[in-house]
Amino acid sequence: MTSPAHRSPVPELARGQEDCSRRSLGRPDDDEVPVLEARDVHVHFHGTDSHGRAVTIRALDGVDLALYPGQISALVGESGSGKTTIARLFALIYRPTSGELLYDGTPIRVRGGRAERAYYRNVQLIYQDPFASLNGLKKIRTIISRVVKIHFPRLGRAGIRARAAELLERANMTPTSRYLDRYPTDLSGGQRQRVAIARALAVNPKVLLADEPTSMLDASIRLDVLNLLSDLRESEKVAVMYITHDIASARYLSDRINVMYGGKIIEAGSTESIISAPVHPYTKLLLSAAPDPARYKGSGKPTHEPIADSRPVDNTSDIRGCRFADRCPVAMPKCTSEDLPLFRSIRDSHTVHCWQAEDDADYERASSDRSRTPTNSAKKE
Ligand SMILES: Nc1ncnc2c1ncn2[C@@H]1O[C@H](COP(=O)(O)OP(=O)(O)OP(=O)(O)O)[C@@H](O)[C@H]1O
Repeated sequence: MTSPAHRSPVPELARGQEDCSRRSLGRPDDDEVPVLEARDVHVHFHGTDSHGRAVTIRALDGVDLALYPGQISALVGESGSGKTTIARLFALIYRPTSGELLYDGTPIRVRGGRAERAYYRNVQLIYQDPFASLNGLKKIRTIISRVVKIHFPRLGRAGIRARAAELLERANMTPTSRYLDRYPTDLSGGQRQRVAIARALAVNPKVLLADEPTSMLDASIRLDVLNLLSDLRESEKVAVMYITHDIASARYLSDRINVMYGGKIIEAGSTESIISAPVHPYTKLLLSAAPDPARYKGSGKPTHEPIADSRPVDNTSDIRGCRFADRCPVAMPKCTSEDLPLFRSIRDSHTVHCWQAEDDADYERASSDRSRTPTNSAKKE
């Protein structure tokens, strides 16, 4: 892996920094276009409550998120906060109830045909369970070659073979001859996840949506897969959305952290800023329950301290204000009686949906003009 110091464009941060993220700090104030973007996206599902009554599940409740080439953005939050819904939205498995998705700055309106195939090629999903996502009856060579053949039919047989080997090499599975003629069942979970990543790379994607890619792996190999994603950010300039429950692994890997609660990104900023100066009480709670990243780094094993009072969030009621208020240690009456504003740091791209920022001199209320409001994920520095 390239050393973090080499990666970081911010020398003061590079010195002594142990994690592998680049810690982008600034505001998204130039004109780099995100490769993938969600603007004020809501996703509602129809469901039933415990009494069998029809309810509306607000899986996403006004999400702004932008992914940039060569940047890893983590989505962190507890179960049910809406992380997978965002991945499925970007993978076009779900459609927004309202709001807009953009690819390379253009609204996504694909409805089958070439445009949809091109989109699926550029935006690849990596699943939690590498075993379920690979056909256990096919050799690794066949699994990867099949994708290459579909997308690059002119390569010819020798070209396809060479490309399959090259992709395994990019996923650090060397010597490739050791793996090409084996079956997924012959491999460890970590090796299978590497094959899944190699297959995703076969189409030269611009975005990888990695939905808890290490949660089903042994602790000892989680770090290998995180480091591979980190390397791909550099070598392929791919945009990675990394979904996790574990803020320590987000700290280790990502440039940006987006904290989700109840279908909203309640706080977002550079990894450095979220870790060193969190504002939202929920982010503080997550951090206080997280393991020390140095321990994570040493063993590859995150330790999950349960968060006290981890009641599942009620995302079925149409509330005013903050869904975290009933768990919040510093809640005020206006948290549930007034609309929740977005506050933005005057120094960098840190944003937070919480009244705690109102009296903080480093924060100002974000403009309500969405066309001028940068989204929740800053471009890389
Ligand atoms: N297809 C669906 N139909 C109905 N409700 C859904 C559907 N998909 C998600 N939900 C609901 O939307 C909310 C957000 O779910 P989502 O899976 O996105 O959360 P998550 O943060 O990814 O959770 P986890 O970490 O457990 O995967 C939850 O209340 C979930 O029950």
